[in-house]
Amino acid sequence: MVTKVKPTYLGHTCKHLKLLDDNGAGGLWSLRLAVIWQEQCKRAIFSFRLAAIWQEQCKRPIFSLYLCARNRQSLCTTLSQIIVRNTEPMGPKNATESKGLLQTHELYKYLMENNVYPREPKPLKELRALTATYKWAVMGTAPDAGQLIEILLKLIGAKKTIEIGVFTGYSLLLTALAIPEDGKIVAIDVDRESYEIGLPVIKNAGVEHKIDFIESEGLPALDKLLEDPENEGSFDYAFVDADKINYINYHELVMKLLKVNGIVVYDNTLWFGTVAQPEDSVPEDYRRGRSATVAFNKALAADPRVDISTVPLGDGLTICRRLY
Ligand SMILES: C[S@@+](CC[C@H](N)C(=O)[O-])C[C@H]1O[C@@H](n2cnc3c(N)ncnc32)[C@H](O)[C@@H]1O
Repeated sequence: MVTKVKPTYLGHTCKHLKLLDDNGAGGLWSLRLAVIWQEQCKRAIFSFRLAAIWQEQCKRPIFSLYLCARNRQSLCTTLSQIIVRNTEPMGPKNATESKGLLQTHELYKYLMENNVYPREPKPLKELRALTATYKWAVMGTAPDAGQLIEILLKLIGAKKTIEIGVFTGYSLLLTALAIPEDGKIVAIDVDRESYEIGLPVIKNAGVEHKIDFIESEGLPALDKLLEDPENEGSFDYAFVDADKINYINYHELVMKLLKVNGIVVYDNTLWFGTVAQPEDSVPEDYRRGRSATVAFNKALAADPRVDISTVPLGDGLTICRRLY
């Protein structure tokens, strides 16, 4: 069963929204929500993590809801009104169940305000603020994910790195700040214009010299890098955040470019939570990305060349270490 909440529900608080499953069980549930503002049609899609699946193991339903806001004003109103709490006792019921971290907007806000923003370097804050005024600002790498990436880069002492999918440069700048003075980033994106939005901040931060920006589609740019035998097995780190449909193809090329023990991080591997939702409950626009992501996650899990860990930060990050 998929429960769809029509726009007419806007303005109600979810405290009054009782969701019932086919088996008659009900209750209010913690929702993880991703809000995607659609500039073209001036509405937002709220993609909740809850899907309409009865979970036999833990005897509870997971629901999927979609809310549409007609404008930014009603989006903000709705966001401030949605306070849905899990009426179940806290904590997992068994060892296979999620510990339930970050299932509420409040907890996410707490994490950002207390752990992430206070430690976010000033240039990254500036770039985030600058990007927020642009269309598709939501594409920027999430700062909490960025914090983990920064630690990874420093732990492995990354010097030679690649990034596919630059946009205005949040992840690029955080990489440039984390690697040493003589470190390098080959940064690939089809869209130079977005890169140029963030470029003044990158220049001010004094790290532009580490960046070699290539305006190109990702796959041919990686093929070109591989034409030089010196590049094979030479990169310490790669970040893939573009062209989700081709992640599987990027992976094959990145495996050739990375050193043994090198790290590749793939962004958006939980695809707004839709990977766990039945396909027909996922908005049309997200279905292609969802099936590519589901297939990619499956392929990674079966790939003996890498250690993997998927971290539910941002939109999901999968970290892989090349083993051989
Ligand atoms: C999600 S954004 C990247 C966000 C970026 N990592 C950040 O932190 O702001 C995806 C970017 O990938 C680029 N892109 C999309 N398809 C691409 C492709 N086939 N090859 C290279 N870049 C592509 C887009 O132009 C966009 O800037």
